[in-house]
Amino acid sequence: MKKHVVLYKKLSAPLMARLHEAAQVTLIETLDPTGLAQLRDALPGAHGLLGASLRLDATLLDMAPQLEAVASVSVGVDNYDIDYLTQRGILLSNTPDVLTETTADTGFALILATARRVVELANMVRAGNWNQNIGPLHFGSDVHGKTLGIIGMGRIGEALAQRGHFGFGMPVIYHSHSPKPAVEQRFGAQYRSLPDLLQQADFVCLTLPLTAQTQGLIGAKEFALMGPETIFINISRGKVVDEAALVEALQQRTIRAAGLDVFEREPLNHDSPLLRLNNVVATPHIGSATHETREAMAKCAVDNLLAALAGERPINLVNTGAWKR
Ligand SMILES: NC(=O)C1=CN([C@@H]2O[C@H](COP(=O)(O)OP(=O)(O)OC[C@H]3O[C@@H](n4cnc5c(N)ncnc54)[C@H](O)[C@@H]3O)[C@@H](O)[C@H]2O)C=CC1
Ligand SMILES: O=C(O)C(=O)CO
Repeated sequence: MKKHVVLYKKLSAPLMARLHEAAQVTLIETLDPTGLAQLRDALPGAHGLLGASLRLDATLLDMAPQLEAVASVSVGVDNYDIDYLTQRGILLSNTPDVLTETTADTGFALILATARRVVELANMVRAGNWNQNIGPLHFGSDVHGKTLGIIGMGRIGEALAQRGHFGFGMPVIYHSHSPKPAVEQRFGAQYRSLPDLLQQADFVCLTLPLTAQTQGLIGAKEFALMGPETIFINISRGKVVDEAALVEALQQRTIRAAGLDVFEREPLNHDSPLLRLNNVVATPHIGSATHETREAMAKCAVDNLLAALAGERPINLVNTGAWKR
């Protein structure tokens, strides 16, 4: 008998066809209240789950006693109770690598947009307020040659370093769990303690995962170490930052600007003070959001899920402790 897979993300026709061939499929189209009720109804019979952007905690997982595998369509796995999944022997997989370059492109888009004030000034033109040649009031700051600071030198951090070093001639400094000699050799990057990086970087970029150790890593104390010309970029997770402290630093202009793809709460509240600051460029969590990359992520997740349900070890197994065969 075919295993039962519950999708809470719609996939392309070829991927849906692959899943239908291998499994009995229930598709939850959107995670609105109706969709969530459908999900709860489907969980008791589910052997596999595939989706993203849903907090899968013990309460939901307890509704799925037959569950064998969860395939996340994301590299970040902060939405999952990994210890509980492992305890239950449920295999969790993610989609690293295929989104690395695209997410680094997003990071660089935010670097350029904040430094050159692209959104603010484009809005000025659109509003019909470009009435004379611009002067210093509208100038931005250079990106090339400035110091790029990367916190979390993993896959995406390295792809950002590559762009900064080769594309923009930027000296790269980084903070991570430990120094990475290969990265230092390739990009001339230099390791720094977190306080040193915050003091020395012109662009402070977050590319680390949200974990118990990184939650609230950047708060008032850390913003105080940055200078008035520092530009802060977050393409990791909103909860790594104390958002109230960020707002304060931006309002008081103790830092210059922020480029933010992720927020403490998503979607961002329409009345967030961040949206009233013209030194903020806010994007709706678009790090990996291109047609090509989202399809590659979905394929990767389907590969992982079908392997797990066939009794094979998924390539991108996250909780290796759950693999008992
Ligand atoms: N904005 C978006 O749409 C996207 C956001 N992301 C986020 O980016 C994160 C990173 O992705 P990858 O580069 O693929 O992961 P990765 O695992 O390759 O890199 C993360 C790096 O952070 C370092 N790190 C972790 N905890 C640390 C700590 N406490 N102190 C210092 N360094 C620490 C690790 O050593 C590693 O080098 C994901 O977990 C996800 O949250 C990923 C893709 C898209
Ligand atoms: O993959 C992730 O972790 C994302 O945030 C979206 O691509």
